Amino acid sequence: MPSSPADTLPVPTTEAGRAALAALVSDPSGALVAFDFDGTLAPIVADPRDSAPQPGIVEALAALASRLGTVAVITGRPAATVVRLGGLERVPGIVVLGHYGAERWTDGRVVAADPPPGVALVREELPALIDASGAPSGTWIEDKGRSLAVHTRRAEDPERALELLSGPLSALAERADLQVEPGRLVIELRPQGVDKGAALTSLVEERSARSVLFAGDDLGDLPAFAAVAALRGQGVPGLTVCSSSDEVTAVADAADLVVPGPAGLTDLLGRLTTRIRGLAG
Ligand SMILES: O=P(O)(O)OC[C@H]1O[C@H](O[C@H]2O[C@H](CO)[C@@H](O)[C@H](O)[C@H]2O)[C@H](O)[C@@H](O)[C@@H]1O
Repeated sequence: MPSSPADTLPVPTTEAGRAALAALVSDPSGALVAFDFDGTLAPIVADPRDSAPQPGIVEALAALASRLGTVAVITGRPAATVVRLGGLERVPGIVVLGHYGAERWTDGRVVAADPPPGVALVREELPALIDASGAPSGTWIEDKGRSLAVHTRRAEDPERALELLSGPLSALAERADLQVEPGRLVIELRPQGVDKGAALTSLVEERSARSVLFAGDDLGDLPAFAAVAALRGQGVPGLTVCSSSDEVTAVADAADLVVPGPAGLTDLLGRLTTRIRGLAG
């Protein structure tokens, strides 16, 4: 089957999404594009320490960065971790917001508030809680410094492990005054008061962006989708893109445009660059 010309863009399923894509292409210097990391820029792997960007996607981000107003990553991971795993320092001017917006990395420097005391309490109690829950072996703790995530992807029955852990983790989060953040075969306990939606909105306002695109794959990305909808209400055209998977369907349901995982997103970014470059002459 012949492939479509390199500057052919996919068509969002919503009118608002189509308008936002048109705005982004016609006024690239006013656009802010932001991406989740795991499952969006990087394929999902069994061990988060092995995450690597989709081949070609960092180069695509770098090409866009020279044409768009702002390129950002908004992740649940520590910002510096994602910069290192992704090699994101290769993207000129990129802003990386870590821990759902609690941290900000720019030009090699991280700015962040201190974590609340509940994080230390969770760190102390989590190993015994996992043992007592009966969650199968392979369940493990990712200590991210400002939050802790319990992963079940490597457990014998990952879904069953999540079921066993859900109640005890919620109770611990309540005692620690932390928030439960469910994700792809992971439950995270993290500080309250931040989310990807607030992080995205702040960045759009700070940069006076005239259009916005956000791409994500997981439940923690839905607040950013809601922020895009709210920004539209304030006159900022916005496009939500789902990097699809079989594991989470709610994100595709909420998106203006669905692409097949990080590979599909790489293709979309390449097409955007080609189109913008073509229009610039
Ligand atoms: O906001 P994100 O950048 O998407 O981070 C969300 C979580 O991503 C990581 O976990 C997920 O990716 C892992 C590596 O592919 C995978 O093994 C795991 O099952 C996924 O849930 C990360 O480890 C978490 O800390 C992030 O919160």
